[in-house]
Amino acid sequence: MSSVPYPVQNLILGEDPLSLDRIRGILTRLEDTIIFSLIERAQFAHNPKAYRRGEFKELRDIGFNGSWLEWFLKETETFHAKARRYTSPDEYPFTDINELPPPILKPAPHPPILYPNKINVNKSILSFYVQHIVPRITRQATLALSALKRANGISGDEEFEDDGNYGSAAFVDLEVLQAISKRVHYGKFVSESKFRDDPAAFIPHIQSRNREALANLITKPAVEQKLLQRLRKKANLYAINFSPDGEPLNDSATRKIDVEGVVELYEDYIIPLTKEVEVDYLLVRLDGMSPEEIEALASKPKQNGQ
Ligand SMILES: O=C(O)C(=O)C[C@]1(C(=O)O)C=C[C@@H](O)C=C1
Repeated sequence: MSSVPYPVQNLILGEDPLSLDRIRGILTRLEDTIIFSLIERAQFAHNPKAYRRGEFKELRDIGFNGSWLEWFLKETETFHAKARRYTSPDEYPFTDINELPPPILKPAPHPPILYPNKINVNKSILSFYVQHIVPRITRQATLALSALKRANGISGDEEFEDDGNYGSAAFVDLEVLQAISKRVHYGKFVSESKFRDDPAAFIPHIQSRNREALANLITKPAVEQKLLQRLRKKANLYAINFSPDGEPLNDSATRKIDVEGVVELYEDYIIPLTKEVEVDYLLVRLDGMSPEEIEALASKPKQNGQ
């Protein structure tokens, strides 16, 4: 009998949700989502106005004092919260959960996979995205826009960075942010998997709050190196434009995105933040457990050693 395919991210139907191979498979798929959504965002100019708080009078008039993007996030996440998106252990809102409505459906029957925790690093993701990622990936679009505006006699620095596509750009911002957030918070699954594989190795460092030792235990340099190699190849490939008859235009001037920018984003931000989440998660992994329960865990033999 042939096996029935199912979505790899389906936490209800899937195989062992804590298999490290399966989790790494999900991280690999999320690379595609992140690269493609960055490519989508790169077609619009920077639009700095959309990221400044209180900039739009129309929003202030309806009592919202955040930025255009924060408003867009809140409105979208309000709807997604009703559809029980944030009851899933791999989905985290950017809006404060207390400002979102309860789900209309009962929570889906997710098996308890993660240890109870309140870790959510979306604030840091949003701030880094606005300050560093958007200006970098929109540089080409902003330059093209500036040239066009200059040719039409328009002047003024701010003008050159603004194409007025606030709604379209924010829609893609949301996609990039959600994909990065999901990727980074998957660090919790990675950590749970590594912890269960060898609890005795982690317990003393959790008890002594030794972040550095925990970071060393979860770091796998060979995995990171392979990831960055793969990412550069993927970004190079996905960045190619095609002529109308389907011939690849394989020169750097027509690239859809700054490939090195994508690699640096992973190397300097996404991987380090994923590791931070892994360590944060480990630090709460024994909370509320009795000394006997911890002792029983500590005496479990090491398993696969992935
Ligand atoms: O795959 C793992 O083991 C992870 O912990 C994930 C990850 C990553 O962010 O991609 C983070 C730390 C490791 O050094 C390798 C990779």
